[in-house]
Amino acid sequence: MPRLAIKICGLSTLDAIGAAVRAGATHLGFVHFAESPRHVEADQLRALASTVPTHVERVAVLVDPTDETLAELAATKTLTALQLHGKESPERAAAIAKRFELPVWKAISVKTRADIDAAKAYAGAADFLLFDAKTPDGAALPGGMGLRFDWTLLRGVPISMPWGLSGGLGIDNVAEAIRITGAPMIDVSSGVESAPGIKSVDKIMAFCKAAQQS
Ligand SMILES: O=C(O)c1ccccc1N[C@@H]1O[C@H](COP(=O)(O)O)[C@@H](O)[C@H]1O
Repeated sequence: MPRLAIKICGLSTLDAIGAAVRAGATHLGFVHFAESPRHVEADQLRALASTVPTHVERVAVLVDPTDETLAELAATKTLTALQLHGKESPERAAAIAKRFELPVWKAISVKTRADIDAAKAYAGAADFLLFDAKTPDGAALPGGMGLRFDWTLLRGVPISMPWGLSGGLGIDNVAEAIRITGAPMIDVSSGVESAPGIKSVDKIMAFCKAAQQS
């Protein structure tokens, strides 16, 4: 595993997948949430994820998924992790990990230091924490909106499990985000797009370069 793990999220084309892999992304994300402009159906996810080299992780991004949805995605046999980006409780996260036998990432919506502290409840229930910006009440999506939180909130916070940073990252701020938070893993979606849901090969390359040079 490289010093810094990089996840490019919301992929829906082979071009963008190829660019992310060539640029050194360690994780690729596929959003399965109908309200998202990045939504891919299970069949499309299978077709896309099956082209990804096995050394690159394939993460499905879900929002309060039902067991039926999870079973459909798990049946693609292409995933290496499930990212839960809704209001899943620690108990629900643990039950999903147990039933579907895949590592579970829990997205933690952050606005205040209390949100970060509350993530401790997922110790032993999830395998990985992803700190993302809290989207406003009534927002169309719980993530993927290019919003960032105050990164200094993570300074000096002991986090006892693997974790990463997302929310509003882009080519121009990723180095600063890594410097402030010390994040071992970073995750980007809208920051490498030319329009919502449209990934830019040039931006993916530039983002990975900026992160790797930080
Ligand atoms: O990208 C989406 O459309 C999405 C939909 C529902 C839940 C999460 C989603 N994306 C995740 O949001 C973060 C941050 O995205 P951004 O870089 O601020 O645009 C990222 O982890 C995506 O996985």
